[in-house]
Amino acid sequence: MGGSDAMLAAQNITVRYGERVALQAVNLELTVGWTAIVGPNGAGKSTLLQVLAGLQKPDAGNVYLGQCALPSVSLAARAQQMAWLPQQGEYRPDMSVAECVALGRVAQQGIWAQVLPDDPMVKEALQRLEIADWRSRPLGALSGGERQRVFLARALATDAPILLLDEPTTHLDPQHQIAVVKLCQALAAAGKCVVTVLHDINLALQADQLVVMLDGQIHLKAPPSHPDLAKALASAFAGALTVTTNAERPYVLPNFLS
Ligand SMILES: Nc1ncnc2c1ncn2[C@@H]1O[C@H](COP(=O)(O)OP(=O)(O)OP(=O)(O)O)[C@@H](O)[C@H]1O
Repeated sequence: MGGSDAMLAAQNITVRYGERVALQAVNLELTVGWTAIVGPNGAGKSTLLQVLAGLQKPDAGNVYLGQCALPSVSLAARAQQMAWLPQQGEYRPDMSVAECVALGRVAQQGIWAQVLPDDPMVKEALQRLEIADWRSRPLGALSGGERQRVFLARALATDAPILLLDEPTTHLDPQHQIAVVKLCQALAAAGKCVVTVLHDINLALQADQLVVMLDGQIHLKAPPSHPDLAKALASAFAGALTVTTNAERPYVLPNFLS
């Protein structure tokens, strides 16, 4: 994108599924920091993340990886630049935790490289997700939350500057949800561009900026302290939430409590 310092950008992205418009002329520039995308079911969050990752071709508009239009970037270069956590990760049940996390290194080293479960980045990723003790366990023998932490470690092991994480806290208990929040904050502080789709608004409110999506469009892009955020969240979620702003960071409560 001429003159922009965005690491990743969507420009006028439209995606249609037949009559259904999933994204309508969406513009979004992403750079260092943690961006949390929120919005109701069907708002277009996952579609936007997939388009940004190059996993889905838009019907109109362009994605830019740095200054380059994404279609002109080789698959190998895309994999080096962007780590991807899918909403529903597929896996081979007999693959070990260490082998799965080591797959994250393949993106950096090329598909011809030998997968090395002892690679230092693999070790670091296993440690950061506190799963080093499970390295020999098969994925099929893990709980949903345990497997989610393995998939997160695989994304981390890529050491890519951009992380696109679709619902990284799915299946996680509150303790591990908070660990993911701290991980996203640490990655952002270390200069990464972290983009998460999140359904838990209180977790999303810990990000540097929120993107509130509604009906395939960006309703508001703003930091948690922005004065219009409470209104945007209330309208996106049809009044289901009350936003409390008299705190260092705003937080939400479901309206059955009020
Ligand atoms: N393969 C598909 N075929 C037809 N319509 C689709 C397809 N994938 C998504 N859609 C539609 O596109 C819209 C956006 O879907 P998307 O998955 O991006 O929403 P989302 O905001 O991620 O929702 P959720 O919070 O439920 O995960 C929805 O209306 C959905 O029904």
